[in-house]
Formats: sequence, structure tokens, C-alpha cells
Amino acid sequence: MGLFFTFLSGFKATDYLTALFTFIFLYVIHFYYKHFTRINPLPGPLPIPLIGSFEIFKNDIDAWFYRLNKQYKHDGVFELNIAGNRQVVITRADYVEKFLASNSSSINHIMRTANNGLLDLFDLETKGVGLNHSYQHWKFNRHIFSQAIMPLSSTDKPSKYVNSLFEEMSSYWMNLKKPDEDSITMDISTWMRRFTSDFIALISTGKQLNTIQHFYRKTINEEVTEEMIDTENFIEAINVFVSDNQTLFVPKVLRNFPFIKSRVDSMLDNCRYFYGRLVELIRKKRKELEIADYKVDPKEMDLITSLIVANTKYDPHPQKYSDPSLMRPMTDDEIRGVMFDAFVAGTDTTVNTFCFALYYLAHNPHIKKKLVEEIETVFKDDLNRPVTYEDLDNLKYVEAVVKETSRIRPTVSMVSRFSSKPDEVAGYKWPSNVLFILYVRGINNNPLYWKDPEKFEPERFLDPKLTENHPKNSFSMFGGGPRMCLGRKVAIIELKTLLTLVYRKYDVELVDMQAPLDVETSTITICKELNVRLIPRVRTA
Ligand code: HEM
Repeated sequence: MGLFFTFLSGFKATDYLTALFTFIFLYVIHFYYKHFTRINPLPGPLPIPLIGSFEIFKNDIDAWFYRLNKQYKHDGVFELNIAGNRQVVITRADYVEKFLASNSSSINHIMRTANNGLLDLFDLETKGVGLNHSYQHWKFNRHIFSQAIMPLSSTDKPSKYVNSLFEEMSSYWMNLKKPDEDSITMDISTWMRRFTSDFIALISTGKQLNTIQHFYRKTINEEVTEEMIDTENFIEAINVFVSDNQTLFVPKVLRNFPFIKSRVDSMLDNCRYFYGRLVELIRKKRKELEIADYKVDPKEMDLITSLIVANTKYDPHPQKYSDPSLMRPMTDDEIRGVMFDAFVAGTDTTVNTFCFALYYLAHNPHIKKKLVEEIETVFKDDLNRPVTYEDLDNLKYVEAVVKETSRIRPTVSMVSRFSSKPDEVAGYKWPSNVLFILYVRGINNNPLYWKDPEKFEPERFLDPKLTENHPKNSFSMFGGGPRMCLGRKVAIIELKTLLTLVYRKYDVELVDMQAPLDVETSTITICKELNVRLIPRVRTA
């Protein structure tokens, strides 16, 4: 060791600088050598060593993808480098079939990302569904979660919950309306974030979190209670995770770098808090079930109860599987993992889709008129009764509005798949470990499949000839294949019921018609703010 220091002491400061510059120079040469000799070079911006592109420091990565896709003339495939990682971006419907086919049993593209980040540190590597990186754990969790959530969508529970939450929220809005004014002005995205959290809480536990109520009380400056702080913290924890989840993919070697360490630590605190709240909900539910001796009407089961009793002697629908690994009950930690997914994947996605719909409807009054006409046709004179599960079948235009909103501005604008084996994709042969980005917004807006793609036109989804002639995968909202969204049916019920209730009771105008959508994209496109004027409808009948 002494000899080593004697050796170092022989160097001057300029020698260290020279060594540093030589290292950087060699790194840059190596980086570009690798770049220019890469397999299957595709069109794409010239990457900058280490960061890939300065675009990663902006808040809307989707805007960059959209621009590049236009620049490359929707050609079907281009490439990017993000933080040193090559990404192959696919923008044609026929190229994504391999990943999204409903009968796809191939496990080659089952993972969404490489596992070289911090998933294990956040206890997400083997937990939950969305980010799970262990095939066996993902399969087990997805199977149990799917059995718990899918049957809910054929009951009237989701629409009942939306009705009751809307009634509550709407009564707060009416209280906020000043007697001398004919409308209420608000950032509707903040209300809706609370609405969807209360909705998922109801679906999960049968009980409300009261986040809407607490937000209302905060808005009217009521004294802040512990309970109010708790629910606002809960909403904040979801927001933080959704808008900064890139932190999970920071390469392990960078974890302790000064700026990165504080960001990772703060995300860890956020997740610990969030997990703690979820575990509280699960333990509470377990206790209630124990007291009731697990006697629950199977038709009344909430999500957490279904997850707790799955594969136990209390399971009302016991099943046998050829794969014995699917037959064990879930631990509380595993339930916490999938509940985390339900809150993270199931709240913001619906809020954003809802807000985008409001934005596009306000900019297209003739479409809003048709939507209101359909609502009035279905509800005739009875405009206060709950929207039922049966009504949803008759609200075809409302559904077309939801789909058209998701076509033109999908909240999940990109879906990723990581290959574990060599494969042929988009006409090229690829080695294993390639990250493919299926650029949903690019495909949904590709002029090859959609006439005037930037025009908001829900009729596209009503004309059977049009939809039949469309190539497969030219529209996707919920992804596809083995990793397709598990909440898709519940989400459609929630969105249709909510849009109907809102437009039945209010006209919605934007405060600033000139303002573009205020969005940012990390993994999903988030509506940061949407200022609207709600004008209660005055019925003459
Ligand atoms: C408008 C609302 C929603 C949209 C647009 C949406 C969209 C998506 C998309 C695109 C994916 C990725 C699919 C793929 O990789 O092929 C996904 C996954 C997922 N979604 Fe949704 N989602 C919505 C609502 C919900 C809700 C309400 C829940 C649950 C309550 C939910 C739970 C999930 C889960 C658990 C996954 C991960 C599935 C897996 O990795 O196996 N989503 N969603």
C-alpha cells in the first residue's frame, strides 16, 4: 500500500487532469465506435454519451417521440438512446402484433424492462404485476389479481360506486358555487385524482378513503385534521410515484451519486409510506374477516377480500390448476404488491383520460352536443337517477368518445417489452436483451390507418365498416397479449359512467380555450392541470 502511495505522489495535478481527459476521450471514442458498428442501424438522433439526449431532462418525453415519429414519416421503426440504453421504437400496427397478440404464449417478450435498475431496492422485483421481474411471481400475482378484479366488471358495483362518489363530489361543487354566479371554476384534475383514489379504495375494501371530502374541507379552509393530512399524503404518494418512477430504473452503479442518491432516498421514503398505508388496509380487512368468521356473500366481495381468501378454504370458487404454483394463498406482502398496482395503474390513467376527454369535447362543441343528446335520449326526463350497468350498453357515443380520446391522446402513450431471446421484429433479426418501445400514440395517430388522425372524431368507432377495415392493433388503449391491462373493463365502466354523470348535470367549458393541454410524460402522460368552468344545466322540463 505504502509503495502505491509513493507511486501516486510522483504525479502532478496536471498528470491527473491528463489522465481524466484521456479517460473521457477513450470513453467517447468507445461509445461512438459501438454506436456506429451497432447491429441493425435505424434512423434516430445521434446520441450523446452517457445521457443519450438532452430531451430526457425535459418533462415531456412523449412530445419528443411524437416529433421524431413525424420526422421519420411514420416509417414503422426508429431508434433512440436514453441514458446510454438503446431503444427500438415501433410505430406500425403490423410490427407490434408479435407483442400484443391475445394468444401469445411466448415468454420472450414478457418483461417490460431490463432489470438493471433499482426494482429490488423498492421491493418491486418480485411483487405486484406491473413492474414484476420474476416470471413465476408475475404469473402467480397476475392470475390471482385477474380472478379478483375481472368478475367485478360484470357486476353493477363499479357503476354504483361511481354514482355515489359523483353525487358526493357534485354536492361539494354546488356548495362552492357562489349564489350570484352561474358556474364553478376549478382545476378538475385535482378533484378527479381524489375521485379515482376513493373509487379504487371502494372497489378494494368496500370503504371510502374520504379523499374527496377532505379535499373539499381543505378547499373551504376548514381546520386541518390528522385524517385530512393523511389522505392528502396518500394522494401525494401516488402522484410522486407516477410522475417520478424513472428513479426505479437508475442504474445500480449510479445509486449513490450525489444528486441521484437524494432522489432515490426520497422515492424510497415515499414508497415505504405508501406500502405502510396499504398494509394497514389489508390488516384491517383481515381482522374484519376474522371477526365475521370469513362469512362473506361471494357477490359482495371486495378486491382485498377476494385476494385474501383466494386458494384458502374460504375461497367461494376453489379451482384446480395443472400448475401447482398457482394454488397457494397470497401473503400480505403479495397482496400489498398488487394493491399498489391497482392504486398506481388504476387512478392516474383514468383521471388523465377523463381530463383529455373534457379538453377535446370543449374544443369540439358539435361532438359535445351529440354526447349530451345521447345522454338525454337514454335518460329521457329522469336526469337524476343513477346510471346503471344496463344503461352503459346504450351509451355507445359516450364509449366512442372515450376511445377516440384514447386514440388521439393515450395516457399510456408507450408500452415496452424487453426480449429475453433473439427474435425477428420489424423485419430485422435482433439478439436478446433488446428494449422495444411500442409507440401507441404513434400507431393510434398513424395516417396509414387513420384519415385526418389529429381530428377528434368519435364516429370512427361507431362505423362498423370503418372498424372492420382497420388493421389489427391500429388502435390500442390497454396494451395486449399476456400483459394486457387488468383493469380495462372496470376503467371503461368508470369512465363511461363518470362522463355521463358530469355531462348530464353540467356543461363543461375550458377557462382558457387557447391553452394547450398541460401535460408531462414519464411512463404515462399526466394532465397536470385542467381549469374548467362547470355550468349546472338548467332543465326546462
Ligand atoms: C383509462 C384507464 C387505463 C388505461 C388507459 C390503462 C392502460 C394500461 C396499459 C396500456 C397497460 C400496459 C399493457 C401492456 O403492457 O400490454 C396497463 C397495464 C396494467 N393495468 Fe391498466 N389502464 C387503465 C386502468 C387500469 C385500472 C383501473 C387498473 C386496476 C384497477 C389497471 C391495472 C393494470 C395492471 C395491474 C397492469 C399491469 C398488467 C401486467 O403487467 O401484467 N389499469 N394498463
